[in-house]
Parts: sequence; C-alpha cells; structure tokens
Amino acid sequence: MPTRILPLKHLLRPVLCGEDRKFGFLLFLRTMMNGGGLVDKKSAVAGGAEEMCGEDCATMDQPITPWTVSVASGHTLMRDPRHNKGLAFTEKERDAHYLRGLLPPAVLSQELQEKRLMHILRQYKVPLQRYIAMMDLQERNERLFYKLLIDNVEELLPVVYTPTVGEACQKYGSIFRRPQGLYISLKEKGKVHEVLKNWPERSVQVIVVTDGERILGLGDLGCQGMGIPVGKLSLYTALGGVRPSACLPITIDVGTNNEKLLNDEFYTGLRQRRATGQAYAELLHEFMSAVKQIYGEKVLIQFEDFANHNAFELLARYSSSHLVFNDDIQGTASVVLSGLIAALKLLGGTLADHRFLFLGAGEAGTGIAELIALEMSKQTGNPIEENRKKIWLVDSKGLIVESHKQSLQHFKKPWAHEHEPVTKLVDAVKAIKPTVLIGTSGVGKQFTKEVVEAMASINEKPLIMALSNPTSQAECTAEEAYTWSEGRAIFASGSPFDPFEYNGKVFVPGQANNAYIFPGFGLGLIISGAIRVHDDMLLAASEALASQVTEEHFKKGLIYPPFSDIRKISANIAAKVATKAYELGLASHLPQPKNLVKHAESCMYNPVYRSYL
Ligand SMILES: NC(=O)C1=CN([C@@H]2O[C@H](COP(=O)(O)OP(=O)(O)OC[C@H]3O[C@@H](n4cnc5c(N)ncnc54)[C@H](OP(=O)(O)O)[C@@H]3O)[C@@H](O)[C@H]2O)C=CC1
Ligand SMILES: CC(=O)C(=O)O
Ligand SMILES: [Mg+2]
Repeated sequence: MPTRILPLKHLLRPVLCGEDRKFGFLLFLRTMMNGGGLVDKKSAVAGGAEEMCGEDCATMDQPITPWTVSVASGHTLMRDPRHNKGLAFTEKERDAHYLRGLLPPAVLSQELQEKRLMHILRQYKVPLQRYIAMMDLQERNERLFYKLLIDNVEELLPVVYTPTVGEACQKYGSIFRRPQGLYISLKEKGKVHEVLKNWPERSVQVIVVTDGERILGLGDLGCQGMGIPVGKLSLYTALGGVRPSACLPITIDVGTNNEKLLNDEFYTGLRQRRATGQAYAELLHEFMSAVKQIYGEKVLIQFEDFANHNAFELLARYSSSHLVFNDDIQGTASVVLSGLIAALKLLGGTLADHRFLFLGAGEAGTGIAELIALEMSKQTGNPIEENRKKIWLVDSKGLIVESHKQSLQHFKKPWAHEHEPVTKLVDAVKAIKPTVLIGTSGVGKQFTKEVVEAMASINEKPLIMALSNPTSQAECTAEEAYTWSEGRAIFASGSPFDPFEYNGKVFVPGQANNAYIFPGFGLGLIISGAIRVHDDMLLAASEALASQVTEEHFKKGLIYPPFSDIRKISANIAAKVATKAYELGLASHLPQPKNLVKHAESCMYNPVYRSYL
C-alpha cells in the first residue's frame, strides 16, 4: 500500500486551528511519535483522516480518544462539505486524492452541476422540499450550495430564507437530519466556554444568535429557531461574501412556552418552560463573556428574533462592551429608512415633510421610528424629540398616546404623543393622516380594504409597507395594496410577492427586508476591524442602499434595487459602513484602504471550486 507523505503545513494546520488546546499539541506529538514524523499511513487506505486507534480498537469496550489528523482525501474528502466537489473532481484530482473508483467516470463542471440541481429543485412543488434539498446540499457540497444561491438569488432566497425558513422552523423537529450550528442550553450553564470550544472553527467573525422566542411573526419556537441563525448566516456568505468558516449560528435554549412543542415527541429542545430573570441573564452573560474571550473583541454578535422584553435590554447592556447588532431593531430600521429615502424621489418632499404611522410598536416598529427621527435630525438640525412627533405608533391596544404613558414598556414611551385614545387602525389612519403606513405587528391581514382605502383617499401615492414575516403574517398582500388603492400604492413587504398586473399595468413589489442590509453591514464591520456599532453606520448603510436604486427601478415603482445585484450592493454598503467606522475612530484595520468598495469586493468569498493540485 502506498504511504502518503504529508506536507508539514497539512499536519500543522489542525494543530494550529486548536492552538490554544493542549489536545492539539498532544495530537501533534503523538503523530510524530506514531508515524515517525510527517507520515500518514492510513490515508492511503482510507484516503484521509488517520485514526490513531483504528477501527478495530474503536469497537472494543474500553475508553477511546477519537484522535484524528484531518487531512482529507479519498472517501473522507468526498464526505467533507467544505472541500467536496462531487462529480467536478478532475481526472488529476481523482488520481492525486485517492478518489478513483469512488466516483462514476463522468467529470462535470460546476456550471453543469448547478444546472442539474436547479432542474431538480424546480421539480419540487412543495417549498419545504426545496428547503430540505438546499440544506442537504449545504451539508454535502458547500461551494456548490453557495454558487447556486448566489447565481439564483431571487429564486432561492424565498427557499433558504423567508417565507420557507419559517415553516422549516415550525417543523424543525420532524425534518431534522444533521445538526447545524451550536446549541447552548441551560444544561450547559457554567460550561459555555467549553461548549463554544467544541465548535471546529477558530477564526469566527460573525455569530448570529437567537433564543427562539420571537421567530419571525410565528412566536416562540424554542430550540427550533435554529433555522433562523443558519439561514441568516447563509445570507452573510451568499449576499455579503463572509466566508462560511467565519460564520457561527447559535441557539440558546432556555426552554419554551410553546405548549405544542412541549408536548411534541419530536421536539429537539429542552422540555421545560422558559427561564427568565436571573437564570436567563446569567446564561446570556456567560455566553457573551465566553464569546469575547474565545473569538476576541472584533467578533460580531448579531441578535436575532429575541422577544422584545429581552432584545432591547441585551442590546443596551452589551453595546458598549461588545460588537453587537440587533438585526430586528437596527437592520430593519436601516432597510426601511433606505426605502423611504429612495421613495422620496416618487413622493416628493423631505423626510420631515412626511407623517408616519406604524402598526406594531415592538423591536422593528420602534427601531425604525427612531432611525427615521435620527435621520430627520441630521437633515434638519431639529432636536430628535421634535421629529418623533411626526411618527405615530399603534400597538395591540391602539394608538400610543400620552395618557397611557405610565403603563407603556420603556421603548414605547418616546412615542406617546398628545392625542385622544384611538383603538382601531382605520380610525388612527383617519385621525393622523399619515403619508406612510408601516406594518410591524407580526399579525397578518391587518391592513384591511378600509385601511388601504383610507390611505388612498388621503394620499395620491400612499406608501404602504407590510413588513411582517413570513408571508402568512404580512399585513396585506401586494395584490390587495395595488387593487384597493386602484394602482396608486407604492408597496413593499418583508417577504416577497410576485409582480401583479392591475388595469393592464404590471406592478413589481419591493422586498423591504433586513437581508439587504445585514450582510453588507457585517462585511463593512469586518473589513474595517470595527470594535463597536454606531447609529451613524446604520444611516450610512441606508444611504448606500438607497443610492443603488436607479430611474429604471423607480419606473417600475420599486424603492429597492433587485436582489440579483446584491453582491455589488453589499460591497457598496460595506464600503460606506467601513468609511464611517474609520471616521468615528472605531476601525482597527489600519491604514484605511484607499478604495473601500474594491477592497470589500476583493475580500468577498467566492464559491467557485478551487483546484486541489
Ligand atoms: N421585514 C423585515 O426585515 C423584518 C420584519 N419583521 C417582522 O415584524 C414583525 C414584528 O417583529 P417585532 O417588532 O420584532 O415584534 P414585537 O413582538 O417586538 O412587536 C410586535 C408589536 O406588534 C403589536 N401587535 C401585535 N398584535 C397587534 C395587533 N393585532 N394590532 C396592533 N398591534 C399589534 C405588539 O403590541 P403589544 O406591544 O401591545 O403587544 C407589538 O407592539 C414580525 O412579523 C417580524 O417577522 C421583523 C424584523 C425585520
Ligand atoms: C426578517 C427578520 O429578521 C424577521 O422577520 O425577524
Ligand atoms: Mg429577525
């Protein structure tokens, strides 16, 4: 049997990856002793990872340490999603890496593999089947997964992201195949550092973390919320070019109050009601401290789909000590502000000339409202308190007004203006006469015919945003917005809707989703080495996105550029965010590159196969 001589760097790599672990060094020493140095005797047979104890030994009833040296070739290489190319391994690669006979003879290009997979995906009529097929692909062949996603982004975004990811989370227990991401549960309290160290990658740059309590507009899905960090991080890579190995999806499982899940035999999470108060805060604090200790000051922690009673507090608590970003509060604010800046070209006037009414006064609603008021202040020089008066919010009890202020959650208080109480949305529309109506309630069908007609009777071009996800929770559909406003509405929604023809004209609805912002935003933080997030970076991202909307888009009624241009858009957002980081003295990567757009583009992960020769 041929013995394979491994280059030193191959053997050192896994050791260095775990450089802060004694384990890694022991492994290296043991390799040297066992194989007489840089010789992997097993790889010629099994074609890859050398198991120090071997198969026979592993079946014996005695403690075994599963030590391996991870140099992949042969079967192991084909099972490694990061390096697998499937039928695209060339003839030379098949010879060099012990793949002969393990693959059928045909060699396919990545393009042909892509064509074949799109053909298969399109045959699945059930969205969840497409989701499962995409997850399988990600687990099998990472580069092909990202190539597919990037090249077919408009078609596949609704599969790996909203709306389908919502259904996937609801059914996560029954469609569960292989675990993705890292689970930190109450059981690991006191051991979070060790759990984080189990993650195989050392150079993590972005963590998306949820506790599963407010998954889209679907409520508490407990541990099954994992689909969200996994999906968001796929977009970090596909849309923002952050390499997959730098992305870490995490679900913190503190239990669930979802009775259905607690009684579901396939539920994968802790079967207990949610921990709150000190127990919750302590686990989260342990997590935040351990992350910084392991991955350093510059790892970005994106909070996602926490319930608002924790989300605001976590952001406030950690924004001065960690690089934290709440996508639902800040990312959503930035994408909506961008849509508004762009829409002014269609509506006329300045931001301060408009009146805004929100249905929903939680993370998304108050986050957007605050950024709009901040941007107005930047533009007019007026105090932010003045600008807030142009923005009104309705919660589940009705219009937020001064007389209810005492009983309001802290994040609603700035929006309690002088007005008599109004309970119904349609009456609030008639009383406030907004030019812009924004839905962030998480409850579908709230923009009724009456509401849309009221908006259309007040405004020549009512701007209506139905932001709640997934599609089932959208405040209204594109068809409803266009029909009830007799084709006058400018419409955007959180989850995508198909173009709609009304009176012979085709209307293309925009997708107001934070997916436009967070990938480029995160890339900007990474390339500048930013250590903190600042509101001015959110404003810079909004302006960067709005600047990508062209006359051609406006003609179609669009206030966002198409997702098909997202990599270019993300590079522009990243450059503006990074510029702001340098201006604010928050960047640590010095000197500042001359052309930040080019620099951002050059840093972006490209999923084209690499040659292994
Ligand atoms: N498009 C995008 O990019 C994004 C969309 N979203 C979507 O926005 C929605 C809300 O998210 P988030 O703000 O985090 O959730 P929150 O739970 O923080 O806020 C929901 C708000 O809606 C109010 N509400 C609930 N039911 C009604 C009702 N029937 N009438 C009026 N108001 C109601 C709640 O009132 P009360 O306070 O009285 O309970 C609360 O103020 C979700 O569907 C989410 O998917 C979120 C982030 C990004
Ligand atoms: C898009 C998003 O972040 C949400 O709906 O929660
Ligand atoms: Mg979210």
